[in-house]
Amino acid sequence: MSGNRLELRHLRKSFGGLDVLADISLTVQAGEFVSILGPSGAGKSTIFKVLTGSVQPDGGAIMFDGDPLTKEKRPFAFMPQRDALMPWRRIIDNATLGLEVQGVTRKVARTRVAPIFAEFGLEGFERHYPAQLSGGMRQRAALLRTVVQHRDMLLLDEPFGALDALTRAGMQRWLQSMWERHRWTVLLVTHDVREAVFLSDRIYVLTGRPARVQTEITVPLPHPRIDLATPEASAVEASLLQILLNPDQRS
Ligand SMILES: Nc1ncnc2c1ncn2[C@@H]1O[C@H](COP(=O)(O)OP(=O)(O)OP(=O)(O)O)[C@@H](O)[C@H]1O
Repeated sequence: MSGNRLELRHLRKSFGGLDVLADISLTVQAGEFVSILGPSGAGKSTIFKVLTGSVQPDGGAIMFDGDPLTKEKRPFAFMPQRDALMPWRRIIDNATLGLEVQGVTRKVARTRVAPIFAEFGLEGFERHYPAQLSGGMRQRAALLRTVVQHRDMLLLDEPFGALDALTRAGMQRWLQSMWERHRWTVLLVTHDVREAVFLSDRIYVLTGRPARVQTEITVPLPHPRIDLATPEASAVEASLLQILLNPDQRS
């Protein structure tokens, strides 16, 4: 029995003749915030597609709490790259969507999600439509919809990629504080080095396609991470950039 919540063992995937994942092994422990950092097009989203079952791997194994992941076992709540809110549904009804898919009635789902709107900075916007919210608010609504599903683990695919730099920095701080309060188990995909350093306990750096795990680092910075302009944080960032920009040099 392993102590890992999630363990990927030598995952491989090709699409037609295109090798996308060459060899992906990684672990995530309960309550840990782990990021996958890699160049654009490396195959990061494909890892999530394999985890959520929309893509079948060609080889390797996925273990969850020590057992192979089965079709019946769905421990992940997935938040896609774009906020993917339905424009015709009010924010409260977007927030209930994941629960409704699980079979909860909309009425019951509403009573479950309503009390947490304030924590997500969305109080008073329950009856607004997505287009009436800022980009940051839409992402918070999408995250709310993800966490209320009460799955064992959150998969976040570049959740702030489409936001402007200032909003993104605010959202990273907010996500960090939320994680510290709730200690969700999180696997985040990003190509933003600073974001990975700011949020993660550990980071897996991927090579370009076909993706392999090039390096795994533990971020040696204490929580909460209020300031990223410290020499320690800058040194971690610099070494990650060095690895990403010089993929052939072993670190
Ligand atoms: N269903 C599919 N069929 C064919 N090719 C696919 C499929 N899904 C992904 N690919 C290809 O796999 C490669 C990796 O895509 P993926 O979206 O996983 O990369 P990524 O690292 O998440 O990229 P980005 O950082 O730009 O979002 C791309 O070349 C993409 O075209």
